[in-house]
Amino acid sequence: MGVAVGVVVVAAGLGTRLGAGMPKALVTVCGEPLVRHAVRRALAARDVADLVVVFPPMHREDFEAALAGIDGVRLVEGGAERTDSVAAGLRTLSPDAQVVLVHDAARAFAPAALFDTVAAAVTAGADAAVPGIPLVDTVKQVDASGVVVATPNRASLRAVQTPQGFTREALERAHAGGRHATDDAALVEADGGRVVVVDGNPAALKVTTPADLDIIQRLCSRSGE
Ligand SMILES: Nc1ccn([C@@H]2O[C@H](COP(=O)(O)OP(=O)(O)OP(=O)(O)O)[C@@H](O)[C@H]2O)c(=O)n1
Ligand SMILES: C[C@](O)(CO)[C@H](O)COP(=O)(O)O
Repeated sequence: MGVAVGVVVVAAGLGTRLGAGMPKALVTVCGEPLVRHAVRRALAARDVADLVVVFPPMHREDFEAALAGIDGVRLVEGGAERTDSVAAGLRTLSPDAQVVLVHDAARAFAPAALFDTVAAAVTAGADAAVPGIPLVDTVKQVDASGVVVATPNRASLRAVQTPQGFTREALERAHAGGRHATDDAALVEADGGRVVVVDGNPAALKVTTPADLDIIQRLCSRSGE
């Protein structure tokens, strides 16, 4: 057994952009809710000592049903923003977990090997590690009126995914200030922490819109699950 890993799967969003009429994590793909796919893959990763799923208040029973029969998963109520949900899960993680992986249930098909790669980068000495994919589009920075102010060099940019990994100390410090960001690594960066990027995986695509759901459905059917 290596360093004990704790996993926080955030699933407390409402899925407004998907518009499925239910929290996104409960949407079924290949016969299972997204959150169940995400949890199964996370539990297949190495050295996982504790795993918590953060769910939207009012949906406890739905999430209990979605995760029925999977041992060792705890449920915690989420907050108004993703950052609040991560903080809620982190507060309940076993003190044994010295590396923490934060994962979006919406990236339900991220393979167990990606969790292992991210955790390994943290145990190798980084404060945080994130999976990243080179961009295929040119990116423009715009001002409030939509006028382009810069074209950053694409070669230096990465689109980052989850699971994102942290030393427990770095993640707790990052959340202690009550700041919010679109990902947890940004909070660690703001603290001056060293965040490294490892190779991302196309299967860790985030289901955000109906078009993403179509892609994930196809990917899942092709893999024979
Ligand atoms: N208050 C929130 C908001 C988001 N999330 C989780 O964070 C991940 C990424 O968020 P996003 O894709 O934005 O999900 P939703 O908030 O559900 O989507 P939308 O913004 O379209 O409502 C998802 O697994 C989502 O469940 C969460 O746990 N708590
Ligand atoms: C954490 C994340 O998935 C990294 O790309 C992303 O920032 C979540 O953004 P969302 O708007 O909450 O889906």
